[in-house]
Amino acid sequence: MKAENNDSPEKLVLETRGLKAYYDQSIIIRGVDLEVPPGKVVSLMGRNGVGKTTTLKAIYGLVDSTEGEVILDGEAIQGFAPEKRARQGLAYVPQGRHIFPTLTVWENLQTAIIVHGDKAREQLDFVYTLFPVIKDMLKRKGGVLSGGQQQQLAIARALLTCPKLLILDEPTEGIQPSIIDQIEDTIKMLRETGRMGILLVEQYLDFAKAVSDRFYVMDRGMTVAQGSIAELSDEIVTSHLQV
Ligand SMILES: Nc1ncnc2c1ncn2[C@@H]1O[C@H](COP(=O)(O)OP(=O)(O)OP(=O)(O)O)[C@@H](O)[C@H]1O
Repeated sequence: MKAENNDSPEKLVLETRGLKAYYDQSIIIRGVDLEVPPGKVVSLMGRNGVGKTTTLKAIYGLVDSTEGEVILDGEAIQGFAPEKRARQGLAYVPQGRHIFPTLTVWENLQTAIIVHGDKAREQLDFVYTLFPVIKDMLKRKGGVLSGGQQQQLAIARALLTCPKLLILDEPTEGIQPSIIDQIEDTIKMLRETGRMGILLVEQYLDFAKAVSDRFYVMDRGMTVAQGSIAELSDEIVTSHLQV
C-alpha cells in the first residue's frame, strides 16, 4: 500500500524493492516490497519459516546472496557491509538478544560507544530514562540478567547508535508478561518521540496490534497482505497467521 497522497509521495525511512534472498541455491525471499515511514511502527508477520528473519537479515546485510534494493532514508544501501549500514542509521536487535554475556552491562553499552563515539555517549541519559534497570545494573555481567533485562539491554545498545530505523526480531520471545508490558510501553514511547521508524517481527498478535501502525503478512517468502493495523482482519489472521 503506497503513501496516502500520490501527489506528494511520503518520505520513507526504509523501502525495499524486489528484495530477494537466497541460502545456498534456494530462494527464501521472493521479491519483498516494504515501506516504513518515519516515526511509525511496522510489523512483519507470518507463520514460522516464511522468511521474516531472513528479510530482516537481508535488510541489515547479513545474507550473502540477495537481489533488489534496500533504501534507507533515501539512500540505496544494498551491497553495504552491516557495519556501514549501522553507521548509516540502521540498528538490528536479533532474535535471542545477542548481548555479550561475559561483558558487564556498561561494557555492552560501550561496544556501541566505541563504534559511534560521542553521538552514542550523548544518548546514555535517554536510554537510562527508558530503562532505569539498565542504569542500576551497569556493573553486572550481561549473562546474569534476566531474559527481559537482556532484551532491554539489547534495545538500549541499539538506541545508542541513534538509528533512523530500529529493527526488532521477536522482542517478546521467551520473556515474562510483566516485561512484555514494559517492552510494549518502550516501543510506544519510541514511536511518540518520532525519532525513528521501527520494523518489528512479532508472533504475538496482541502485542503487534498494540504497538503497530501498519502491518505486512508474509507467506512462503512473499508479502500476501498489508495495510494499517486496523485492517488486520480475522480472515487474514486465520488464513496466514494461525497455526
Ligand atoms: N542460515 C540458513 N541457511 C539455510 N536455510 C536457512 C537459514 N536460515 C533460515 N533458513 C531457512 O529459510 C526459511 C525462512 O527462515 P526464517 O528464519 O527467515 O523464517 P521466519 O519466518 O523468521 O521463521 P521463525 O519465526 O521460525 O524465525 C526457512 O525454511 C529456514 O529453514
